[in-house]
Amino acid sequence: MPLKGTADPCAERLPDAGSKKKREASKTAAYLDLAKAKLSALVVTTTAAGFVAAGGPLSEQAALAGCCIVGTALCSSSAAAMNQIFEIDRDSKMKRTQKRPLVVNTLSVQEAKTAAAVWGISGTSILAFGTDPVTASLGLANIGLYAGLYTYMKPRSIYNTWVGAVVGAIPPVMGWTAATGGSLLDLDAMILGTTLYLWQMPHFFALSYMHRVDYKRGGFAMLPVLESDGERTSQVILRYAAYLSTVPLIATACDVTSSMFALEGIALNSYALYVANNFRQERTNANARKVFLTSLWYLPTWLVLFLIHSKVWDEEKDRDVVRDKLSAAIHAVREQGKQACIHEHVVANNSSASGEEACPVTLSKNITKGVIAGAATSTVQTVQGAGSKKEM
Ligand SMILES: CC(C)=CCC/C(C)=C/CC/C(C)=C/COP(=O)(O)OP(=O)(O)O
Repeated sequence: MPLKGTADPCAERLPDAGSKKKREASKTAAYLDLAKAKLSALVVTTTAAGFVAAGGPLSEQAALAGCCIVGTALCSSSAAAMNQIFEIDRDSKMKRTQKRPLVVNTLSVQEAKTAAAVWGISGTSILAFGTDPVTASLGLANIGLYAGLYTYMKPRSIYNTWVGAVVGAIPPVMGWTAATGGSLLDLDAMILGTTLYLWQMPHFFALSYMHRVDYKRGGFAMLPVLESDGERTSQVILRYAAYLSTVPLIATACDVTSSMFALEGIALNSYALYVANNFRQERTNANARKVFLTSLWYLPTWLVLFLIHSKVWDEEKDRDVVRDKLSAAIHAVREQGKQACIHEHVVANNSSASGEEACPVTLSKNITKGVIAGAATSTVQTVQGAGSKKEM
């Protein structure tokens, strides 16, 4: 034991628990940055929306939903890590990105490569074994599209944003395919994917306009960097906001959603068009910022409205009503059977005892068969009715 007032010679060599914790926390934060955690969270939200849109409440298909969400999150993280490995130099020149873990060395390139490989392999495996081959292939292809083609194009062609928009459009489709066992060419999935594709144009062009000086420093070929006055940027933003405004109308016309979605879509898109038009008239950072901020709440609002008014969900509601009626009917018949049994027991034994113990709640075989057959018929009729309503 060291004497009072003298320093412990071993103290310096012993790891200080506080600083060890801090190091671990900053390493965790570095891995989250490597995975572009906020972007990946947005990606996963759109995937979950695709899953729920297919009529699968997350809680009722927990294992499938879990595999879809975790698998997509890992694939997205892997793609983000690869993108940062390729862009260390450019990221170091931009204010927006100069604190990224590979720039400030909180992670080594080797650590980033290992994380990208582990996340990519585990993500695609979870999708392959936990969902279906279509969803897994989309996940794998999207890693290639983002880390490969999009990242390659960023410093070389303004069309990188159009390719990046495809990357962002795929995750909601993955949610849909996972929930439907790999059904890719459904109208609902196409509407979700198209919306995500179109939405990214005002979102990313407004962002790259606000950061155009930064993007120029990094050497990225973004449209606002290659023109001095934002003329084309504002045109593209307005054009895509206009395309986007047609989607709720198309969804309603195709009977994918109820007409309320068209009405609410008109209100939502009128505001989006208004801010896009303001930026078109007056190309200032403040107006670009309004377009960007609008895009941030536009997407979750759109997704919630789409889910609320989706016809798939109407069918689900129909099925829920049938299920509730069914259990009420079964309960009533059980009670009737039980009461009849008690009555017989009391009469047969000529007693005033309740007869409760002699009459379990189980039904006679014939009554049970009758109820189940009736229930099955009415469920089939309801489902068929919902199907033909959709085909109309
Ligand atoms: C399943 C799977 C693989 C999903 C991937 C989804 C994904 C990563 C979408 C991102 C879309 C996109 C173009 C973002 C901008 O990245 P950026 O590189 O321009 O951003 P930065 O400037 O911040 O680096």
